[in-house]
Amino acid sequence: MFRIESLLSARLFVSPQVVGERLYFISNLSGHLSLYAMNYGGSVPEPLLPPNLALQNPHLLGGYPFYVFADLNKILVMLDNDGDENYQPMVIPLEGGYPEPVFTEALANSRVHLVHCDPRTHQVYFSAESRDSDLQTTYLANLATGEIESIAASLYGSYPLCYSDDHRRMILVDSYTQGDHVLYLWERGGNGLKLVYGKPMEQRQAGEDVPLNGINSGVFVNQDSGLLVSCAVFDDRYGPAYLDLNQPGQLVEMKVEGIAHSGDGEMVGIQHLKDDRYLVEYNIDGCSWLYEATVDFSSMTLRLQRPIVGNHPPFVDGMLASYLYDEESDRYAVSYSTATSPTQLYTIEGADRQTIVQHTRERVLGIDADLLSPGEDASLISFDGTRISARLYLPSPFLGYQGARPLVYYIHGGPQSQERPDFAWFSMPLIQFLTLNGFAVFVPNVRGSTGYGLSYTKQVDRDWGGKDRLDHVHALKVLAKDPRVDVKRAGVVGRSYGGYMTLTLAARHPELWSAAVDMFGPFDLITFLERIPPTWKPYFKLVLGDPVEDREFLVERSPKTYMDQIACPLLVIQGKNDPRVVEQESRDLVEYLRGKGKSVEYLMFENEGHDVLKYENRVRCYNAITDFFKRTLKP
Ligand SMILES: CSCC[C@H](NC=O)C(=O)N[C@@H](CC(C)C)C(=O)N[C@@H](Cc1ccccc1)C(=O)O
Repeated sequence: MFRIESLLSARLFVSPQVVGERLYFISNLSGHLSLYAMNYGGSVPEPLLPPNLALQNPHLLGGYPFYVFADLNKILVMLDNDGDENYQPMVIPLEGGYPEPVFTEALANSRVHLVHCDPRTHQVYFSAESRDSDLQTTYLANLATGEIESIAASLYGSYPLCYSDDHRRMILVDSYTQGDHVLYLWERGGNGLKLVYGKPMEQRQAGEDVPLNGINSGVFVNQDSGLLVSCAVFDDRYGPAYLDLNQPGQLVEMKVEGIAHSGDGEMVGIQHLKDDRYLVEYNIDGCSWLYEATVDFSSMTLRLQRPIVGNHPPFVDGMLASYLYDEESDRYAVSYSTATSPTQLYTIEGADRQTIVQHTRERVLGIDADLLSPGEDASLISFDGTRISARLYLPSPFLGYQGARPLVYYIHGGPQSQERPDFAWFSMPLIQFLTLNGFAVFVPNVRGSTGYGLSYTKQVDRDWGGKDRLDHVHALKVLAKDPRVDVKRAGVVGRSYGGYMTLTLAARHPELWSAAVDMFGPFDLITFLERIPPTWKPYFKLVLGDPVEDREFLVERSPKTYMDQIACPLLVIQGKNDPRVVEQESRDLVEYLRGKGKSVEYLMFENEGHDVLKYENRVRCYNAITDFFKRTLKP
């Protein structure tokens, strides 16, 4: 018998920052996420925060979870309360201590994200979501002096994309929906914001089709007179382009030389390293590739050098959970995992980047690596000819299971997100535990997912539960032809949007499922939209609909409308402090089903938010899901 404790013995090591001879990182060594430091080269990790405080999962955070300012003897750390996502900036001494709030006068009533940090000048950029209005504000603050300045506010982000080295210029982005962005230049002493790319909402006609740009990163170049961006204007899979700030609205395409990868994927972004060097990240078939690069503006060419992550061990077939370049020592600190190996901390260094130092030795306890499942490509052509990327995780042949395996169908959230070979995310230990217990686990990235170009991602806007639902239904038909899988014993599970889709599929296609597990998925799209934080409402109005104007559509797409038809047992999992899909949403579902005499179990965690992060809760949660599928699907 396998125990989930074996998989969870592999602790998380993420968000590393190397500073001098010290490595700072986030880990769940104590059972919940916290901040630690150890000596470069190895020492017992030292806790830097009191044991009662838990950090959020960096994947969910948006921005840095912490940043070390060694010369100030300070660490800035973003803290919430057990997953409520009301992040506040706090400061602790370099050696650790009890966190003291900073910049409270400006930020106390906001959910704050730490977007950029400049260790040289001690300047930091915050994006603050108001907790009682729909405005998001960018602040520029100085950690040495305690000064903080409000730069700009908007309904759509006013998000600080990048800043000039002297901090006298920054680019602010309003993001209406995925890929539909408007860029403004802010200048110290200037006269307000200057529009440099895109068409602002207030200039659009009702129903006007505005071309998408997909600008997802930017760097000031050429003495701050231009911007090097990655965008989807010239290539749907994103690529580099140049914007002369004196010629607003005119992006110039750039060539890319030196690509070493093949496969389907996207350019994730470009950042400046030092002098004339840049760092370019790609996501290819879900796996991370990192290249150092130079730029030739005379020929408009981005020249990639040999990959530093992507094609050589240990950085193959996996994903970077996080990475940070340290300019002073010219080193990278990275956290990397694969589908079968947990997150490890590494540094990448040396002039040719050939020196890779592994700082952790995490492993799954007592389970041989060949008993885990690496998964196989299971991409398919959907009902309308669209290619859907997917992976199928089958039990290792060494486990000795015989016959067709019952199916667990796992649906990721977002919906504009992607299931990747990421051991740091909730799903991967679950997938492995399920295969160890004899299940086949199918993991699709249906239309609407990121990672396959902007137009693929856009297909779910204003169509929640539409064509993406039909992709899932079609995938079941394709799986039915695989003799290794028994689709007559199929269960579905998903978190958040994946939970919404789980409820939708279980209620609208009851003939397909023998069991369903909903993790904090919206049940009624109208109450869901009424309950989200106010700063999310402008975005959700565009991407999903308005609770008043689009009522009919939202009712048609709500799982609630079809819930009477559900024919399989349901397990509902929820965190009490979740601000995205609030606990009442899941309670409404459970009470509705109990009122109808349907079979429903409810697992609610008092000290979790939009995730399940604490050790005891994770043990309970993974066991509850797996036991539920064992009872209902009988592997
Ligand atoms: C400003 S709105 C952003 C919505 C956000 N989308 C990011 O992917 C989100 O939280 N989506 C939820 C669903 C929604 C509340 C109905 C969601 O599905 N979350 C997923 C995906 C996710 C993955 C990583 C980081 C954030 C979200 C989940 O938590 O599994």
